[in-house]
Amino acid sequence: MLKSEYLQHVYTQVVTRDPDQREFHQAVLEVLESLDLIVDQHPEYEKHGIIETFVEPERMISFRVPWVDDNGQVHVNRGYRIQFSSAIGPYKGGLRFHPTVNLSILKFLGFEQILKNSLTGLPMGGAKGGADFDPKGKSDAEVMRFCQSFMTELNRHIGQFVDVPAGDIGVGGREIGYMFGQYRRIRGSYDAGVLTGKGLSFGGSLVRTEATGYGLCYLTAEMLKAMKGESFDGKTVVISGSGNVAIFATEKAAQLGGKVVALSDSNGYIHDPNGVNLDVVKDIKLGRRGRIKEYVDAVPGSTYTEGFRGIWNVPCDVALPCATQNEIDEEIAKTIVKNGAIAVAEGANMPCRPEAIRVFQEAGLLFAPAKAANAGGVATSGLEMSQNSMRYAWPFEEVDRRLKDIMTTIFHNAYNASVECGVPGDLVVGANIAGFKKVADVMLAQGLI
Ligand SMILES: NC(=O)C1=CN([C@@H]2O[C@H](COP(=O)(O)OP(=O)(O)OC[C@H]3O[C@@H](n4cnc5c(N)ncnc54)[C@H](O)[C@@H]3O)[C@@H](O)[C@H]2O)C=CC1
Ligand SMILES: O=C(O)CCC(=O)C(=O)O
Repeated sequence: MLKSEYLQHVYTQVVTRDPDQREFHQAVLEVLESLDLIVDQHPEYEKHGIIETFVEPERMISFRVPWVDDNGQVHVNRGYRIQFSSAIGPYKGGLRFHPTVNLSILKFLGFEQILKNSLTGLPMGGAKGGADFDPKGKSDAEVMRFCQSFMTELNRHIGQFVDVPAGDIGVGGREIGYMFGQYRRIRGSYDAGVLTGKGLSFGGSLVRTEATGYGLCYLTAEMLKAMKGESFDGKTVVISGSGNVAIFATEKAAQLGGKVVALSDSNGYIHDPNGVNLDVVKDIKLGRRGRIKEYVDAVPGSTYTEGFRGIWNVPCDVALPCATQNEIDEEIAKTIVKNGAIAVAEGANMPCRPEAIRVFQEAGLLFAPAKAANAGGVATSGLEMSQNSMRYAWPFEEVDRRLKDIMTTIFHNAYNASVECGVPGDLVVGANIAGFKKVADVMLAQGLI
């Protein structure tokens, strides 16, 4: 129950309108609980209907995506783009191709994206999209035909000043390349800034591939230093997932002196007490698109266990969930605390359930929420857009330095906002308030609608 009647009314309306959208309710409630601490000092939010406007997407697009498999069989998937907010810039956010994709998941992701993008300090609104298509087990030609069909519809809704999609689960460099090619063919113009995460030879930015994982570690390192006088050096790290975010978080955590001992995929997890060999993981996941269990064939002394949640039984100092939403529940959180962790930072979007976050905070662990901790990906997408506008490409070190500065600033802005709200160190509240205030002020400045 929220203290503010106004916020409770907004939340009730959200639930009543779409009773089945549980992930969306969860994301909205977390933000409203933070706003509950400040809404009394801002009567203008209620007077101008800012919060009920903020929780309703500006536009939701849904379309069919027909495609033909290698045997000539026709399949029809459903595609979406949720254009949630364009208050501070063009809609911006990833595309997810996964069989679980539905409106609830995409609305929660699009909603979080507004606040995350605001935290980066760059002029980007919030969006998310995707399809209930499963790229797993499909040939390159099938993925290409799917991406072309998806873009045949999506192209009319996007553009460098309108909406700029990028990757997410199931959408990486290969898929962005196929979609960019189709956009260019249909539109007949080389609008490089229409997608981010592109190949380096057609407008992509150095560091975008690494950015979410690297940024997660930069923010975690700053949090460890500022709040505990600690660093990654000598720490044992467990990272769930083994996709884009997990792989490059592993790389950066190791560069900063940490030892990553476990990784997972949706089937199970590997444990390597000597520290995972990332070349082997990259070969399996990025080279062959294989399963994480293949790791044990290449690395003696490592083990594989079925069931992806079991990874959290492996003791660690720093936990970085980088797979998918709602992976860590209350019981798992208690195990992580019992095993002696000092910090948890979310690389995936909303990987921890609210009860789990409460367990971490009550036990005094440092906790960095996704909208701050994984903002490095979209921040670097913003830097890709800047380079596309300039028709220029910065060197790796330049983009990496800007990414590190952005992540450090996000940590301090969230921390300072938590202090101002009277809950010092609660980065959930800090990130929500710091992200929200900027968007709300712009909505007021630009007038309603
Ligand atoms: N790619 C990016 O730049 C960004 C991604 N994220 C988030 O990071 C998370 C991971 O995304 P990526 O690494 O890009 O995707 P990916 O497609 O490269 O990898 C996804 C990983 O999660 C695992 N996974 C998927 N569903 C799972 C399930 N139900 N149970 C256990 N594991 C599962 C997969 O096996 C794979 O290892 C997602 O929550 C995504 O929204 C957040 C910010 C930016
Ligand atoms: O780079 C982007 O635009 C999107 C990144 C993303 O999907 C996310 O931050 O969850």
